[in-house]
Amino acid sequence: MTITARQVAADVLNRSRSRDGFAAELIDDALSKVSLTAQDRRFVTQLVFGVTRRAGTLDAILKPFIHLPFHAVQPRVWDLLRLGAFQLTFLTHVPKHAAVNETVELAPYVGALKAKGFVNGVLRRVSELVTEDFTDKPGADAVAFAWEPPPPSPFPSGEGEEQRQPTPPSPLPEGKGEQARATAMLETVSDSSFSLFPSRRGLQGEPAGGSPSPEVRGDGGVGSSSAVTGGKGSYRRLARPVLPDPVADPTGYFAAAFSFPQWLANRWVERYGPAECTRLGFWFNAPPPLWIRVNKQNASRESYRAQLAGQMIEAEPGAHPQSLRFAEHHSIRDLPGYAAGDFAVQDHSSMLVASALGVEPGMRVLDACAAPGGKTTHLTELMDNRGHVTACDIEAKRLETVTTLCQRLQMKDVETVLLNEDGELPPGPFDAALVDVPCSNTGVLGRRPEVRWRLKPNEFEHLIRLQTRLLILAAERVKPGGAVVYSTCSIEPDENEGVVKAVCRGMRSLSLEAEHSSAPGRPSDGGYWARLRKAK
Ligand SMILES: C[S@@+](CC[C@H](N)C(=O)[O-])C[C@H]1O[C@@H](n2cnc3c(N)ncnc32)[C@H](O)[C@@H]1O
Repeated sequence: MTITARQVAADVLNRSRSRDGFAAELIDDALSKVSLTAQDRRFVTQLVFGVTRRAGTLDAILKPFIHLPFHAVQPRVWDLLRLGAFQLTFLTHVPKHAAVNETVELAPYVGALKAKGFVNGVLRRVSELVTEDFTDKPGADAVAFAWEPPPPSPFPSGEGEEQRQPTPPSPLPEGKGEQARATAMLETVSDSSFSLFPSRRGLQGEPAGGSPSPEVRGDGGVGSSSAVTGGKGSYRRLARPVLPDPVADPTGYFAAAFSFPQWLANRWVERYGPAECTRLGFWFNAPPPLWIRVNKQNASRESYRAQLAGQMIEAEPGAHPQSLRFAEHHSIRDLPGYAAGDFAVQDHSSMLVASALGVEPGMRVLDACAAPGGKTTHLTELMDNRGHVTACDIEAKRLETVTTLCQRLQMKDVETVLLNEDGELPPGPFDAALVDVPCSNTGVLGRRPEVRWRLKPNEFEHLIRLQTRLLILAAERVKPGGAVVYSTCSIEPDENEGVVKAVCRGMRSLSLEAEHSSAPGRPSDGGYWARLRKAK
């Protein structure tokens, strides 16, 4: 029996809801077992990522038409309602009748034949609610749709305002060996990707099916993934107000229209204000761009960029001297020089971290939380492949990817150390240490659509205790005069400056030398690093 993209998406949403792994790895797993066209594979990814990201908004749109308590609707039926509402609200390339009918037809597939009429009734009401009007103004009758990039500059390149091109995520290779697929998947993730919810298989990744087709407007569409710096947000009008009023209740509106849990909306609106939250909301609801770090042992950024240009592949240099950002999605393994190790996939903000440590050839460096190895390999590159890195982690499977990545990038002198449960680090002493701690991931919510729903406010206390402990343990192993870089992919000050200040207060031999916060979307992932110096 042939299976459809919507059926695969419904199955993945079901597994994801039961926390059976991350959406990206579940998609990859599901797609490896079915035969779908490339376009359908992309559609699966778009549906799963979109429904997961936008679940809060979809529920706000659906609830006025459901006169039953939440728990009276079977979870798989709720998934279908979200799937249908997502297509109706955020996918302009899916005709409304197809969004309703095809979704209703999924009811027997998910074992809910009797719910067909219910799903049909609710989705028809949603289809009447969602209008064809778009506005640049938020309102109780307007859901956050997509960020519209600024119009093309009238100036030739280099003379006018910087033009930002949208960059959907890269698809994974298809039909390759499992290890290769796993490695490529891990490599497509921001290196600071460990979250509160590690998979038992240790794999977390980017969308497996790649980005949606370019004509798609809206969630996951090309127009929505441009860096949210120029341009303006567009909102899709509803036939009547069903969301909180943005003026009277800015946090309620942000939570519902941009799809964030209320506790996070409260935190962010209080910290950043509604305008910055709007920017963050659009950024985190769009597919993140693909960045690579050119391996400076193999090629200069310009020579690699010229190689890309020779294959008609467009990539812009970023502020980090090794960084390139792609204008379109690409299969990573099909980019020139993949097997030869000419580049590593790494987000721009992650590249800043290893560079902040100021390593030199010949140094012995501790990488306390190393897997999957994005920063380990950067450290060895920065030491011209003439240093020694002790790369530690508590996850065996993830640690294997450090070795695989070192092999592909031809990085020498990296020793991996699997830490036991208590996480005791090797004694050292080391010339320098990097502590890229597990964190809440609030700087990378666009890459990890489920994290905003799985993260709970009471988890910060545990995380901060772990982060503090790891920083102290690493700092103790650094020689007098040596540097320690502490980093996260969080934008929460208590995981960033808060930890650093507390450790500096407790360890008098440490002083803060420099720190940097990357704001999400400027130009890419959110995150933080601080360099501490040990007294001589
Ligand atoms: C943010 S990720 C590191 C990313 C990595 N530095 C890179 O750039 O590819 C955090 C890592 O910390 C590891 N970890 C969690 N608890 C740890 C502990 N107690 N000691 C060492 N590593 C730990 C996780 O397994 C995860 O791989």
